[in-house]
Amino acid sequence: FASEQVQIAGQQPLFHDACPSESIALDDNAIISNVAFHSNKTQTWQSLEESRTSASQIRDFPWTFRPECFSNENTTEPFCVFSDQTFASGRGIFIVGTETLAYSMLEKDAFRRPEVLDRMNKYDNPSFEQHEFPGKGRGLVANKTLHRGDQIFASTPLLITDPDIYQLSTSERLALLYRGVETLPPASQASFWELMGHYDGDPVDDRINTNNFELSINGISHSGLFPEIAMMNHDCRPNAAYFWDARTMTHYVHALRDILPGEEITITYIDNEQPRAKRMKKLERNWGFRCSCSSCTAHPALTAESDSRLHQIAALLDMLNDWTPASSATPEAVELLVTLYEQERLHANLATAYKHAAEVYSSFGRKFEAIRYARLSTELSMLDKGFADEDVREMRNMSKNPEMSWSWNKRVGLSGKSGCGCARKH
Ligand SMILES: C[S@@+](CC[C@H](N)C(=O)[O-])C[C@H]1O[C@@H](n2cnc3c(N)ncnc32)[C@H](O)[C@@H]1O
Repeated sequence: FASEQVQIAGQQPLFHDACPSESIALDDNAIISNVAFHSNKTQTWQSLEESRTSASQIRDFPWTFRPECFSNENTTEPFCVFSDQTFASGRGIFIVGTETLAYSMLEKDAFRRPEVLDRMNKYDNPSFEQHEFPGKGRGLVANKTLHRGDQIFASTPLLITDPDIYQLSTSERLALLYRGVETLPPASQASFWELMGHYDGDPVDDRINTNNFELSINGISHSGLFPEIAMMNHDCRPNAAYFWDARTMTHYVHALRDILPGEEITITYIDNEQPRAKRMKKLERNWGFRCSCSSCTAHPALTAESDSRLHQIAALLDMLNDWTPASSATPEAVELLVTLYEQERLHANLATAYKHAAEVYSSFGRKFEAIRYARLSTELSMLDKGFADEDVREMRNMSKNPEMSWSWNKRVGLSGKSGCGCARKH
């Protein structure tokens, strides 16, 4: 599910500390011969000013500081901190990861064509205000009516980390993260330290683990921090959705439905199609709070009804994902799926229900219903999965020409299918 693909990352799993690092010899021909490899002794690192000076003396060097690195027998490549203070018009960014990751980021439009970021990180006239909620800390409240599709955020990350940095020992990993924070421009450093933590761990770790989002970069999951977006609290039935656009290195947040002034703007941190008990457990474990959203705190009779609907949604999805001749998928089944998602107020997930509906109608050769649902799916998928997502492309094509889609007429003539007497081959 989309919410699972790009969910807020929460506390990272705890990895065993890697073996202590050893310093490794620099290869004269290494691509980055301008990084510094260390054993576990940060006192050998250059001061920031020395590091800035040495980076500026290297021709065409893309980083503001000379990267510091650790490597040990568990790592295939050293892990380093790469920092660019000029990124996104001076907002800055640092990457803790391998050289391969950092240099692949330089290939993105966000670095190569900085003008793509002209519309990002604009916080002068926000559509929300920060508010203190008892038991939740800060949150964002709409200060005007927002309509479905209205943009709330388009933000670049202050930091990106490779999940494999847990191959380093805790002290090495933290040394790289602290160094990274120090390399940010002062305003960005301040935003980082204003973030909240939720457990008594290391202050940098706690802030990252409480506020980071999972981002897919080159098909691999990383984590990124967007301090403004991190002010949004969780709701199991959120009114806003987010997605990561790797090309522009931008995290977008949009309204999923109309939001009235005074309403809290919320996102989900988890997969909301899980039953209430599982949702609450995960939120408590990863973010340290007992969920008090309306869906979790309703009368037990109502939460049981909600869980039952979620259970039926799962069964219907299994049925609709069956494309064998034995499948009992029908238009009536997919209409029920759509209604159940609506009843559950799972607005983002409706994008998937609409996609199923478009495909089911297409599979029975019902062109105009297929187009209707493909249009609905495209609109919502763009807000939850991203403008360039494969589902968006597929639904956009279906909305223009269902007869050309892979599902067209696929179920016409299958025995036992009701509701489709009108199916015709075109
Ligand atoms: C990403 S931060 C959200 C912003 C945070 N409220 C703040 O003041 O900075 C996540 C933390 O906010 C709190 N939080 C988020 N959603 C919540 C909710 N629905 N109920 C209670 N606490 C919540 C939890 O402490 C969680 O660890």
